[in-house]
Amino acid sequence: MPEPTTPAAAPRTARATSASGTTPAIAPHAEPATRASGTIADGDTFDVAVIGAGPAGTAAALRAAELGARVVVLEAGRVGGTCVNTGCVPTRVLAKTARLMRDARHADDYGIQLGQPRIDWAATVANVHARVDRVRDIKREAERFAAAGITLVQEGRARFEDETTLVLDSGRRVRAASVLICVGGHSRRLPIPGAELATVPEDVLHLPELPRRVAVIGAGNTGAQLVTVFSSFGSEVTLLDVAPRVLMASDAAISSVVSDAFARQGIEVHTGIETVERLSRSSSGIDVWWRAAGASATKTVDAVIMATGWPADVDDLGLEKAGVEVVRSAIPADRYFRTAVPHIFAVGDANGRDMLVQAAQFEGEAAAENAVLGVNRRTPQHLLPAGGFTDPDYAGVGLTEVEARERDPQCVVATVPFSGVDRAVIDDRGTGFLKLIADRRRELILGAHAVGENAIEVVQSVTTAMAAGVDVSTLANVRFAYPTYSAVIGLAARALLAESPRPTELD
Ligand SMILES: Cc1cc2nc3c(=O)[nH]c(=O)nc-3n(C[C@H](O)[C@H](O)[C@H](O)COP(=O)(O)OP(=O)(O)OC[C@H]3O[C@@H](n4cnc5c(N)ncnc54)[C@H](O)[C@@H]3O)c2cc1C
Ligand SMILES: NC(=O)c1ccc[n+]([C@@H]2O[C@H](COP(=O)([O-])OP(=O)(O)OC[C@H]3O[C@@H](n4cnc5c(N)ncnc54)[C@H](O)[C@@H]3O)[C@@H](O)[C@H]2O)c1
Repeated sequence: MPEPTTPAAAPRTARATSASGTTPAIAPHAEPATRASGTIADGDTFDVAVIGAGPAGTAAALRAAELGARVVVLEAGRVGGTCVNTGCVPTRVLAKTARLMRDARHADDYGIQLGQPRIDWAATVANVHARVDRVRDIKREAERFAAAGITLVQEGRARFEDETTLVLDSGRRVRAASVLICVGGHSRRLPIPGAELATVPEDVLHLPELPRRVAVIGAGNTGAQLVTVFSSFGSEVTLLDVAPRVLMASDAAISSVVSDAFARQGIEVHTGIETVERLSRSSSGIDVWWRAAGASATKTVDAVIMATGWPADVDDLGLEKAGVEVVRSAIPADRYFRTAVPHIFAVGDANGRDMLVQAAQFEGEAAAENAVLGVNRRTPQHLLPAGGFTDPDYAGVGLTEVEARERDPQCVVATVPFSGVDRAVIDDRGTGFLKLIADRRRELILGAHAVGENAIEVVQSVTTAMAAGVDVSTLANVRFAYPTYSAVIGLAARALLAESPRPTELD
């Protein structure tokens, strides 16, 4: 995860007027705040109050302080938020463990005799916690807040008393000219009978043992990764989703490769079901009941994981007292991250848009600038790469092929299979492809979608080219080290140059 920027010499000369004139900018203090972290008096007033110290709140607070604002961060739990404590980091450690299991199983292909690997669940869980602690050690949010003069208060949950006052569980109040809501979210439990029998993704490490049979409900980024983890660990996995395909947010061709791979790995995939009806306990485990194609179906498993969405953590925030609305479990925000109340901003998972660390961070920085300097900063959502650790991995940036063709029917698309990339053949990782999409003149790369080994790193490299405004012919001339997965980028760029735009009726 990239660290938010903290230049050594923080500029303390913020503009005191708003660029748009719609939001009052904060006149920054000439001197840095010197107050020790964690000590406030009831009713203390700040320029900026940040609720939540996940990736969004951390980036926002550091940037606001850099700009000279007096900042308080109110955090109910551990600093670092979902990402480091219960989300990306533990999931990535599980993905690494799963990969080791798969590699150990196939080691004999390369002449290594290992025997059947077996998961020691308690040791696996202990290793995940240890790795999380090591990542937390290098993040040091609390120390960085203190060094930046930011007051960190951990006195329980914050809630609005009015549009400028927040009250903590401790009863203490904080007032602020601007409030940045960076509260993140939590797993959605389906409102069905027996829902309490299910585990949610942030609690999988609490499972008492590795389930022999597991049902995952929800085939989004979270569900798909957990399916891969448990399948690699040796569990029998059933995947259920009402959506017509796995990974609905990804390019359809990616869903197809991942879904086929799941089927080859023995995972039972049921997409396009009508509904999950209920869970019930039976003598042999937990029965999952669902309806598909007008008929009822059931499966008995040892654990059910509900990965069915991520509503914002807004239930006890007192938003009605501040005049901030909630729509479909998130706080609507405009392009500058302002809610309906212009000095209250909703950032990161709380606004329900791109629920990713990289989005939370750049939104946090932008919202802080808007709060302190006046509203004029937006973020380049089209340059947001994302992906997941399934087998094979997948990733994407920019427009999917369907979105690109809707905007420009003459856009050009080239897909290069990993089976034609030397490195993938050497590593026996020939499944997958890189798809590049460009405008008809091949001046702009509109999207990149990869599934296969190192898909995220490949897509990240294309993102760098997109951010730099590199056109397709320049990309086609870049030399790639041999033998690498990135070489697929050069192959795809050259294929794009050879590709003809689709003829239209005007031709
Ligand atoms: C299993 C899983 C895996 C994921 N993997 C990835 C990944 O690989 N890559 C990726 O980019 N994203 C991933 N994500 C998404 C990523 O974790 C989130 O997008 C990111 O953490 C959002 O940051 P945030 O700061 O908005 O919210 P959070 O990280 O959730 O932080 C919110 C903070 O606010 C605090 N808080 C909440 N309410 C209050 C209150 N009332 N008062 C005070 N404090 C409060 C919370 O305690 C928390 O610390 C994953 C998510 C999950 C669940
Ligand atoms: N690697 C990553 O970048 C990563 C990893 C995990 C999560 N995230 C982000 O966190 C957010 C939450 O992810 P998520 O996967 O938990 O949620 P999601 O909303 O992306 O996916 C939820 C899935 O559950 C399905 N679903 C909903 N109701 C259902 C029902 N009644 N029965 C069966 N299926 C149902 C939906 O169709 C959907 O496919 C997303 O924005 C995601 O991008 C990112």
